[in-house]
Amino acid sequence: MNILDKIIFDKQREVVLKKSIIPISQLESSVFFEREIISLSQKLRESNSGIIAEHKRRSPSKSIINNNFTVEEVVKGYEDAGACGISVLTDGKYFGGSLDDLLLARASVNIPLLRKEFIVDEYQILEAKAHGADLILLIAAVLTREEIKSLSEFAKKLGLEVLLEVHNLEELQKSIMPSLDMIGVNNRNLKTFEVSLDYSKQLASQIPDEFVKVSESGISSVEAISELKPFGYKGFLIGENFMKTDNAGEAATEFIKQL
Ligand SMILES: O=P(O)(O)OC[C@@H](O)[C@@H](O)c1c[nH]c2ccccc12
Repeated sequence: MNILDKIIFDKQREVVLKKSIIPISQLESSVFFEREIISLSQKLRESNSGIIAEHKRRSPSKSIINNNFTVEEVVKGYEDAGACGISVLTDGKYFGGSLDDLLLARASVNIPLLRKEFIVDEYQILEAKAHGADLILLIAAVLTREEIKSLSEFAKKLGLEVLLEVHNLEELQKSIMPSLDMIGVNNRNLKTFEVSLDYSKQLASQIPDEFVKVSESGISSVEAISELKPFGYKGFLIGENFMKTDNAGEAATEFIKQL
């Protein structure tokens, strides 16, 4: 079993357990069901920098990135730096995140928040909404076209935006549908952890213009962004490069200043 299969296997069991503890009606009673979302796709279209900064303590490929910050410090720092949006990892077992992180982030900033999660069930989309997210991630590598369709349509019904993540042409071709807002190319192969910006470059021309193009992972320099912009990318998802420093917000500020 590769790591991605393991994560999904665990996630499916986690969702079954959580459903048995917290009923949907409880999620739906969250104040955030009344809240209107802030559109990340619109912010990215209008922005010159396009940075989506990520809160990430650790990952399967890096056992410790940073554990010394509070969520508030990091996300406030990102917002002050001028990030267009923030991605908050909520997976506990592999990334050390939680839905509480998302809630704390929501209480701290007024820019779009992405629930960064391995979504396999509508229940997790309700959780995202209930904890203040503006958009969700769907990963084409672990979902069928039918699943992408039903999950993305469910998210849209709740008023959330959808970022669909692909890593190759096959995943992209099976996924294109009107219920998506943004398409992200992950430069990291989630099965092998190999990273190359060439994935973004190669797939760019195949992404229809109506979707905002986002390049994800392994971005560690402003040069990388200047290389990707001519391919039509408007969004750049950066985690480790900021989180590995001793002041993520300051690192983001310095980075965005140079763009
Ligand atoms: O830390 P990086 O290399 O800047 O990458 C951020 C983000 O793209 C990465 O965390 C990510 C992209 N797709 C994912 C799916 C699940 C978990 C994590 C991810």
